[in-house]
Amino acid sequence: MATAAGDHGVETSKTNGSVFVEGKPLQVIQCKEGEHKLTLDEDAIRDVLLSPEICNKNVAVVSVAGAFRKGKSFLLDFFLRYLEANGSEDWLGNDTASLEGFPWRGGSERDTTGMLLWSKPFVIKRPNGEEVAVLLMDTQGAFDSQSTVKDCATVFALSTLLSSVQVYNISMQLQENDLQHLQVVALASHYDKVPKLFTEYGRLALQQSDCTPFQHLEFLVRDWPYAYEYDYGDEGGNKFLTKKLAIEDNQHPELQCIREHIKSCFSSIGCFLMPHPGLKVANSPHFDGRLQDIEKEFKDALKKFIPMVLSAENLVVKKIQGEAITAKQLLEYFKSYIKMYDSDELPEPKSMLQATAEANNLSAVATAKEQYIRDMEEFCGGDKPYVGPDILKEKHDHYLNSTLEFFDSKRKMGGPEFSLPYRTRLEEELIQEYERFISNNDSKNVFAAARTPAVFLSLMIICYLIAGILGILGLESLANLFNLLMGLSLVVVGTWAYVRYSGEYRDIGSHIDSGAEMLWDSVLGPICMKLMQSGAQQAFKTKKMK
Ligand SMILES: Nc1nc2c(ncn2[C@@H]2O[C@H](COP(=O)(O)OP(=O)(O)OP(=O)(O)O)[C@@H](O)[C@H]2O)c(=O)[nH]1
Ligand SMILES: [Mg+2]
Repeated sequence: MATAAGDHGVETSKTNGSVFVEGKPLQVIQCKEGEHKLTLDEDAIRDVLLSPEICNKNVAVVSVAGAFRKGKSFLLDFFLRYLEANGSEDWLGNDTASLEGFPWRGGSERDTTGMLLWSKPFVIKRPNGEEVAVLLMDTQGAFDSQSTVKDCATVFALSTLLSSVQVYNISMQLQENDLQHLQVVALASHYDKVPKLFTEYGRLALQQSDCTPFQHLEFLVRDWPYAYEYDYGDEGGNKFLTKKLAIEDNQHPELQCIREHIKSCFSSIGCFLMPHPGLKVANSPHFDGRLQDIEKEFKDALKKFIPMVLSAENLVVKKIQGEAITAKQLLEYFKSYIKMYDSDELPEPKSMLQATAEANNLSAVATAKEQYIRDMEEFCGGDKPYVGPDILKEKHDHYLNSTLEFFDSKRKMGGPEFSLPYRTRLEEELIQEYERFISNNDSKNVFAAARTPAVFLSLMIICYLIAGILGILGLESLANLFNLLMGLSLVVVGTWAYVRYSGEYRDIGSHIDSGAEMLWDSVLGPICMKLMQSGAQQAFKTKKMK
């Protein structure tokens, strides 16, 4: 990712003073200049979410969103410092180290575009022993002169849908339009086609289950000027928020409605009032983030705010439909949501719900399939001995049923009818997996592997015997024919052995195998059967006579 001159971003791991920043910002969702379309960089997102350290761990996704040029990326870099310090007391760093991580800068032009994730996953152990992968997400600022209402609404909605903690970064006051933005009614009079997009989705999602669709919303008021009314920090903030979100009888119904919606969509809502960081931070073009240039009050507030969001005790795990999701599952949600926004129109709340339900079902399919593979591997995996086909089929039926039961028991959005095609798809995929297990199992059968040479060697012996008898009877030319056949069989066995040993010309090898199978099924097998049957009858007769 390119960082403009003067930016304070990092491309690779590097040290600066005593502060060590590992990883880099990855542009997972791009918003191309002038195109007003968001695109997902699947490779980048896979790099983060499918990394072996975190792919099967539950995730906590902390996003910072809000108007442009208000210090979002700057704040996230302190989040990074906290995570990097891994619980150390003096995580804020030394006084002279510049602030690095997500690119940030001064000036009036917007900086962050699209959505960024930090490449290095942080794994935190919660007090209950569970390990959670923490992901930090930086977002494009809203209301800059290059973005349309749809762009701003999309980034805000996407980051809220995908995060477990949405830090809503606002400046100086919590204004009514900040609440409206949350409801995506910005410029409602012009965009009355998309009113209440966001909270309407929440309302619909609520109808589907008793869980709130979104988790924690934290209003972060920067440069709070009225500390004499409400104290800095979360206590003052929550008092202030209670007043702001209060629903009163004399309020206009629209104002009441917004408040009700917002409250019902999030599991919890908080507010933190931040002091001003000082004039150097706000105004100096040479400020590079060093602590010595930041006001003490601001640093003290950071020391309270960041552990409040990221400490092991306070982490909020990402849940959808009340169920914690893993990093691997989060990938499905990224894909489904971005697909939903891939049109010129803002999506209807219904299609947002549909995308959630789709990703929900897809991740249930993936988890169920993993369970089937794990069970079958345990029973007949690569290091297990050969199993009879009937027993294998019995086990497959058993695990297929238990996997389908597991899929049915998972909480999914959309109801049973919506889940039906996903269930069918799961069943098909399990049958494909079963076929793979069958062929792996077959390859372990030593008798099956020895069948080809056995068939051709038997053929050679038969030809040799017949040629001998024909020779005695004076039928030389016929005997030569059988000798030739014997020689040919020898060449075939030799070729087969070479193919097996060298791994080359595998096509020829499989033709020889199918030839042997045909010979066995149509000639040698029935002859052997007949011989064994008549042998058994003969033995029975002699025993009876005795
Ligand atoms: N007044 C004020 N300025 C701040 C604060 N925190 C950071 N800044 C300054 O705000 C400017 C913008 O910081 P960024 O972190 O790039 O802001 P942003 O919100 O990410 O901006 P975009 O990426 O354009 O949306 C920088 O000059 C910071 O020094 C704060 O709490 N108050
Ligand atoms: Mg930024």
